[in-house]
Amino acid sequence: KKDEFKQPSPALPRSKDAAGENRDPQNRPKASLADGEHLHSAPHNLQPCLRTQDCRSSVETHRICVCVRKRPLNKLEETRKDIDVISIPGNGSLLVHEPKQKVDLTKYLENQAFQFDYSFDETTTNEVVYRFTAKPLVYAAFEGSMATCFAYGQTGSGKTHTMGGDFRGKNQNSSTGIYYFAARDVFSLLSHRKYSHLNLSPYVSFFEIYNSKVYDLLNDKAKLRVLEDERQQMQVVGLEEVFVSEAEDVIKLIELGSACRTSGQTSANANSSRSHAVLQIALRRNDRAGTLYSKFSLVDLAGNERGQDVNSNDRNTLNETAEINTSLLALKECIRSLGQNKDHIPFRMSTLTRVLRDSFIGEKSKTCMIAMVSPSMASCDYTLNTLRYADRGQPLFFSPLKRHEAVCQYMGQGSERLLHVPLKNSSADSSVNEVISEAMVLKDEFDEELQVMIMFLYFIVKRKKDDA
Ligand SMILES: Nc1ncnc2c1ncn2[C@@H]1O[C@H](COP(=O)(O)OP(=O)(O)OP(=O)(O)O)[C@@H](O)[C@H]1O
Repeated sequence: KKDEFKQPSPALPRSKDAAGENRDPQNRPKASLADGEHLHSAPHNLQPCLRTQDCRSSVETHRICVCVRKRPLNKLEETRKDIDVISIPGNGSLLVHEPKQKVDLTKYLENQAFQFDYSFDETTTNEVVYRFTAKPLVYAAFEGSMATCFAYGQTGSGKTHTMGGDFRGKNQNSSTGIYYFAARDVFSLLSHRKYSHLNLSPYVSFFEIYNSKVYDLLNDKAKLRVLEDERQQMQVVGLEEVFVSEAEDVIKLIELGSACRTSGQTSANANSSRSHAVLQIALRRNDRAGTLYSKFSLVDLAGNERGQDVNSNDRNTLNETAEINTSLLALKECIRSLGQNKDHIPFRMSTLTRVLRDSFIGEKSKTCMIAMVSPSMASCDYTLNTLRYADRGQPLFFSPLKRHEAVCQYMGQGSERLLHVPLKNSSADSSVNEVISEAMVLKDEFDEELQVMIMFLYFIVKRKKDDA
């Protein structure tokens, strides 16, 4: 909860381009103010940049923008005297002070530096995060772009808080989240003189992807199928699309849908979302066919934490975790291809990426990823995982399409130990099952990340066998 967090000093998020170099300050993304917005709602150090910049320029020049948001330490972490290990010095950079130990057992902190388009510190409000991330995409949608904004991160790091607004127990205040801000701005742009002639109407759908299946959150969690139509467009068959006439209608739909989202309990979050939730705002022309003009997808991804849940013996949890990891890795692969402006985007790798195919292909797709991180030392490993995931330059360890090769590939990138130990009996000709069986026997010798990968490969293969 918001008031449970302390508020240390602010830092200014600045931009760099997709290749990682700072842009000319003249070309930096500028945050424009919609009618009725006030500068005083932004932290002091953001104000000069809000006055002089226009956030639309980022969207015009880049297909993908990657940002990080750090949440404040919560009450529990403060009580435990957990240390904040993340600093955000400005200019989009972020430092993780990773605890390490020398051979003589002396403890020290090693700084790991990361660079993103923006890094938001713990004092930044949802509204300011919105202005620099999703708001430019609302403009892009009015220019006809397919736009997507993802919230990614460890359980309890603030994805739902950022997208859906404040939660107090079961009660949600959606008017403080990005979903609502985006809906509000859609309505203000619909009546703007620049766009009113387009004659558009907004429609909202809200669904979740849980264990590779799509469920309609606006229709009693009806299970839906994803099919490719004759124009190679992915369709979620039967998805409820509700016409909305004001932003308050959207709030009602968000609250209706959020209430039935699949959740569970993790050690980091009592009300943890175990599914990916997708809120879509479609702009349709007011013609007889209701032709689709553009679509804005706002995605609250399932938590990316791996170790704890994978060690669980509960079959459901293991399956859930395997599915979550597979889809997040598929998403990363798509985002990496986008970041490199590749022509081929491998969206077929998971239900999540298939459903969001429109966002990944086409000249006019625009994407923003907000990676959420928890500041505490206890979360340091997860934080590093999240930051590495969000860093476009990092290669993927694993491609589900080439499973046994992926294991070898990972080893090549890890250490010599991993390269030589695991696959004594398996070769490139071995079946996936053979590789996995061998890897399972040796799994205790691996580091945690590889163990987790092997576990979920194992479960994918096992499930396929069970299904067969
Ligand atoms: N920036 C923030 N400022 C204040 N409180 C926050 C912030 N981010 C998160 N919180 C609080 O932290 C708790 C966990 O956040 P949230 O439920 O959004 O996490 P999550 O990443 O969606 O987790 P999960 O993946 O388990 O669903 C909530 O009580 C939320 O209100």
